[in-house]
Amino acid sequence: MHVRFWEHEELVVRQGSRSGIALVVAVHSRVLGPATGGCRLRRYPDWHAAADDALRLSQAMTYKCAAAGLPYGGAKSVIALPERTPLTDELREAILEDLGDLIDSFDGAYLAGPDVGTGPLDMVVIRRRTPHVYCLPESEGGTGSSSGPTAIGVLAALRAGAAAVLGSAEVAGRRIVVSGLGSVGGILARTLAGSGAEVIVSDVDTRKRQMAAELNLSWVEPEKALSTPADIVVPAAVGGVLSPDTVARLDCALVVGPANNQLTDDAVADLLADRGIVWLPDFVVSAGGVIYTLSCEMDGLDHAGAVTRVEGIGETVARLLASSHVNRTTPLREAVALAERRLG
Ligand SMILES: NC(=O)c1ccc[n+]([C@@H]2O[C@H](COP(=O)([O-])OP(=O)(O)OC[C@H]3O[C@@H](n4cnc5c(N)ncnc54)[C@H](O)[C@@H]3O)[C@@H](O)[C@H]2O)c1
Repeated sequence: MHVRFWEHEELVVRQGSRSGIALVVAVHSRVLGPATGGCRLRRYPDWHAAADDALRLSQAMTYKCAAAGLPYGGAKSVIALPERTPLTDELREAILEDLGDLIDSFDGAYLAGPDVGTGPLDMVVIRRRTPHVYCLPESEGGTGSSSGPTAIGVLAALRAGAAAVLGSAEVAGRRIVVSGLGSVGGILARTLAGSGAEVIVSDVDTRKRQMAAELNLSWVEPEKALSTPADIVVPAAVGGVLSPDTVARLDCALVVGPANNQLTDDAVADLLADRGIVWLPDFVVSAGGVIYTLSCEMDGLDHAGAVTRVEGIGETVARLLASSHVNRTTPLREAVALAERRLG
């Protein structure tokens, strides 16, 4: 008899032989194919906290891949940098080589890419120890930064959401708040403004104010961004921004953005629905980067083929909104149900 004691397939914690740093790989599911997921490098109070993060993030990757229709499962690497250890270039390199060995021990059943705290150049160091790594720089034959494809997916979701909620996929004339003018938010703000939307931007980094001025975009202070009256709000900064408190202050019809884990709790999706605000699940909306990178680097699609797959996020969103309307439920419940149907 197969008794499921826990939900994940594997959790490996290893002290790096070169760096002495605790490395965690959590594999949530390989039901749909090899597990994929980025390498997060962050400071943690201890390895238990890093393992908790890896377990949570690897599960989210399973749902992201399944909802996107990708033949991959979910995993995550977490590098548990102690709170007071200085991250020198030498230590970073030792950590990445240690992680490369750990990733290689999965023998291709886990494919790793960048995440918060790591980027395409770090993947080059990891590749010294294992071929099972993606999102290398273009100069190394990879697809480089995933911000552009992520933004393409968000725009496809936004247009599909606007069509269902506001009656037209057209963004010209819409008032749109973009919170977080980073690599994805910057592309979104520029593209939306270029398409004739009235774009209002916000960032905790005050240097971004200059960038907003140069792009001729209106500015709102970060604490007021979510409550600014608008047609659409785009969370493009950090997670946990939609709480019972912030949802009560929203003044928009549609919330759609790339930030991961936007809800403080799944029940917040019901609060949004109660207020008549449509929230598009982040794990569906933000999948463009991983869809593009895996399509090119693992499945051998060319740029055009991979972009077509990314733009499929729009069709997924349209289907989720139609079924949530019919079933009188939230897009979050529909998205989870879609992923779970594919996971079997
Ligand atoms: N880059 C990708 O391909 C990708 C893919 C999937 C999901 N995401 C998620 O999308 C979000 C944005 O990603 P990114 O790559 O643009 O990150 P980024 O670090 O380039 O940009 C984030 C921006 O948000 C700002 N910020 C931080 N806290 C803020 C706050 N409270 N209010 C307003 N601004 C704030 C930062 O100053 C920064 O300019 C993140 O949550 C990320 O995890 C990104």
